[in-house]
Amino acid sequence: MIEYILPKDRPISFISVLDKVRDIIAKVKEEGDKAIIDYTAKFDNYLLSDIKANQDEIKSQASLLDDNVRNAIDIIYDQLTDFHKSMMPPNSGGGKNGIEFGVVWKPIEKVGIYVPGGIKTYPSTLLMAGIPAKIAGVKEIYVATPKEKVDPAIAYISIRLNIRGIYKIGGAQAIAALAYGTESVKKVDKIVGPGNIYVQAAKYLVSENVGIDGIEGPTELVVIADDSANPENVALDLLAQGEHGKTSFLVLISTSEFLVNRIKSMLPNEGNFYIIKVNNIDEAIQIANDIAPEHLSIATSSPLQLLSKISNAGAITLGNTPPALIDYCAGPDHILPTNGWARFKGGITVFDFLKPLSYVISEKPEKNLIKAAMILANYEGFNFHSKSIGARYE
Ligand SMILES: NC(=O)c1ccc[n+]([C@@H]2O[C@H](COP(=O)([O-])OP(=O)(O)OC[C@H]3O[C@@H](n4cnc5c(N)ncnc54)[C@H](O)[C@@H]3O)[C@@H](O)[C@H]2O)c1
Ligand SMILES: N[C@H](CO)Cc1c[nH]c[nH+]1
Ligand SMILES: [Zn+2]
Repeated sequence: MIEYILPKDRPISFISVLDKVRDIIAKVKEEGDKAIIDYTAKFDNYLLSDIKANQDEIKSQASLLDDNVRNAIDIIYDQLTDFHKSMMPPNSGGGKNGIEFGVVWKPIEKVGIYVPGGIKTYPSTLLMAGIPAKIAGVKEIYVATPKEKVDPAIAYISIRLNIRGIYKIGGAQAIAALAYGTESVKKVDKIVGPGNIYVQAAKYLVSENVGIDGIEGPTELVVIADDSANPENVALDLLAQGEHGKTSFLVLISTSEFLVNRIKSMLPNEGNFYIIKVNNIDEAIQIANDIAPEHLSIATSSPLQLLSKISNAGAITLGNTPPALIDYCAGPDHILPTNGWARFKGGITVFDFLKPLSYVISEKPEKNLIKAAMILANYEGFNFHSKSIGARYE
């Protein structure tokens, strides 16, 4: 359905299923593999004999991959690798007042990647999470994806990424298994990846005990368009992000009456489409910043001039560039924050897989600095803190 007034919150949110998902997590914690097998039968309609795919299955599934698709994956693999390598931070350091300080970046040891698989199959998502994880140096990467047989493209990418295990499970039960471990599933240090509201609710709940990359739920696209935009292309972009399911949140904000009417006639009756007619581009930008969408497309005559005015968006495509280019091959990640989380975070990068370990060493720090530390420690009532510093340097 097309609406003309924006809702206060996202029309579909993981918050609505927290109670149900809490129960699923508790059962997986209690019953391990048995619970996963039961939930997979209930929600995914297949009976698991082995939760973890064995090497023979992975190899034989990968060998089924069409050459064309394998070549496409290889091309995209290189493109994403360049982008993510360019983000790798160097170890850094310096010194002041007789103190030497620095940061050593260390990879997270064990990471679980959730690859969605309910409505569609998402090998592209495995590239988007696995490549930055590998570049960051993560040694043990595990994948969970709800398919009875491993998808050939996922099998091929897993071999390239040296994935340690593919678990043929999905939903909240897969997230619980990765967070707490079961007989068959390895407990990881951090879980990353997009998915529906059940998956994101589970990530949110297990974040009490395990790292998560954020909330990357049902797809969102906001398009800001003026009368220079091509209505057919804008409609295609909205329809494209609608392919992720009925839960996608799709918004057109436009200054052009003509564009609004043209695009309206090209949208289906099903789905969460919103069309907002505004008087000027500044109004459009204000609305987009308030929404803080996952994908933002600026289809206007001078899009680069507007870039500095955008404060909240997961990823931005400018001018005639389709958001689907980010979904597949541009370089920046398609695992992007939803539910307004773009107000405080961006898409996945190597930083999601790295920890800054900071260090200091000092034989002869400046007296003034030492005195300042002791005064502040005493002010806070931490007398032994003060003494432990004074004992060395006073
Ligand atoms: N934000 C991003 O970065 C991003 C990227 C890619 C995809 N996505 C989103 O990921 C989502 C993928 O969703 P999907 O459903 O196709 O696959 P999915 O793998 O996320 O979810 C499928 C799982 O949901 C569970 N499930 C389904 N119905 C349930 C119910 N009634 N109760 C409990 N569990 C249930 C099942 O266990 C199933 O395995 C889409 O919404 C898409 O827009 C987001
Ligand atoms: N648009 C999705 C992010 O919301 C990413 C994706 C994967 N495949 C196709 N699209
Ligand atoms: Zn997409």
